[in-house]
Amino acid sequence: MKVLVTGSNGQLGRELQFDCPKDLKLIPLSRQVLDISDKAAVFRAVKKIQPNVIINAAAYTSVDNAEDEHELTFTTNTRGPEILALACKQFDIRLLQISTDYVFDGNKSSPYLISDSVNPINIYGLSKAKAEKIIQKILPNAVILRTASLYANHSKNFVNTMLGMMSKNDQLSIVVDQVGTPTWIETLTKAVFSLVRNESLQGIYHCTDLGVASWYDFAVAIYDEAQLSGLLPDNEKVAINAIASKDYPTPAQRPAYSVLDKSRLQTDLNINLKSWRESLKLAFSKRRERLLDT
Ligand SMILES: NC(=O)C1=CN([C@@H]2O[C@H](COP(=O)(O)OP(=O)(O)OC[C@H]3O[C@@H](n4cnc5c(N)ncnc54)[C@H](OP(=O)(O)O)[C@@H]3O)[C@@H](O)[C@H]2O)C=CC1
Ligand SMILES: Cc1cn([C@H]2C[C@H](O)[C@@H](COP(=O)(O)OP(=O)(O)O[C@H]3O[C@@H](C)C(=O)[C@@H](O)[C@H]3O)O2)c(=O)[nH]c1=O
Repeated sequence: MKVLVTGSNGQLGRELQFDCPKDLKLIPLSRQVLDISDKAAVFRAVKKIQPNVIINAAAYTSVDNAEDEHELTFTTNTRGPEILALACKQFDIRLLQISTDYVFDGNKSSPYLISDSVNPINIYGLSKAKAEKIIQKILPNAVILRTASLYANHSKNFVNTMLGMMSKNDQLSIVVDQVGTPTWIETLTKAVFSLVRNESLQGIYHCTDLGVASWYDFAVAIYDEAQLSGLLPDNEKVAINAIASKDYPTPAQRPAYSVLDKSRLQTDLNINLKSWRESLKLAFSKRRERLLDT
């Protein structure tokens, strides 16, 4: 099966290349090779490659900058997916769109169901929510896979930001009133490849690790696990202070609660999800092994 991946130099795009099962033929296209907002280029590439599935891992993911960069955000996150859906419709290709917990407003206090209405509270979330709607209209058999707070051992993400800050500062202040579920990239890539293989599946899926954590909880766990696994020296003492979002003003507002209900993914794919803390331990042990190898 031929699988085209857009945005292949990003966090997810890179990991899909590392984790791809041998029997799938992955064709990774970076932004430099294929700009998903260039309709002619997309149609040309899709016609030439004739993939069975397209995984759209391309996106504008800078949540705060999106508040100022409306045009680029909507061109990348809404128009790009629309063009991909149009090309998939014309050439009879399956589309797997990656979406986000930030399509929700965060006003619930129990996990968001796939049937819950979206109501984004920032521009990034709005651009992704619009893409979901447009894709489902053009291509009813598309898969929309929502995930949250992704981290890999490479690329820019909260874990790498925290490790960098912890090695330079003795005090950190992290918001405690925004809760969700951190998700190791390998949890997501497993679900993606399983959805690719299960060709009859369509519609919305939620995929994160299990459990609930505030960004503060996550930062504390990153610190503790980094020390236990030797990624931060024992004598690197960092005080992590829990603060309210109002004391960490950012251009974009973020949902206060964005835990996703994963039951459809667990049932349809028979996937055993791990707790976010267990995944963090695994991610750090892999990181440590690689450091020792080099
Ligand atoms: N990161 C997270 O915490 C979460 C991410 N998601 C979603 O997961 C998906 C993958 O995110 P992630 O890998 O973390 O994001 P990254 O920002 O790491 O990667 C996105 C990639 O898309 C590329 N890109 C940007 N614009 C275009 C374009 N017009 N055409 C083609 N490629 C483009 C970027 O290229 P360049 O590097 O050159 O800018 C980058 O390589 C996205 O859909 C995102 O919305 C969902 C929930 C959480
Ligand atoms: C660096 C830092 C951040 N924070 C806060 C800011 C913010 O509320 C929260 C998370 O910060 P980030 O900017 O890393 O995370 P953010 O970019 O909001 O992460 C989101 O990215 C997009 C792409 C998604 O789709 C979402 O699922 C989600 O993962 O932590 C602190 O409180 N203290 C700090 O020192």
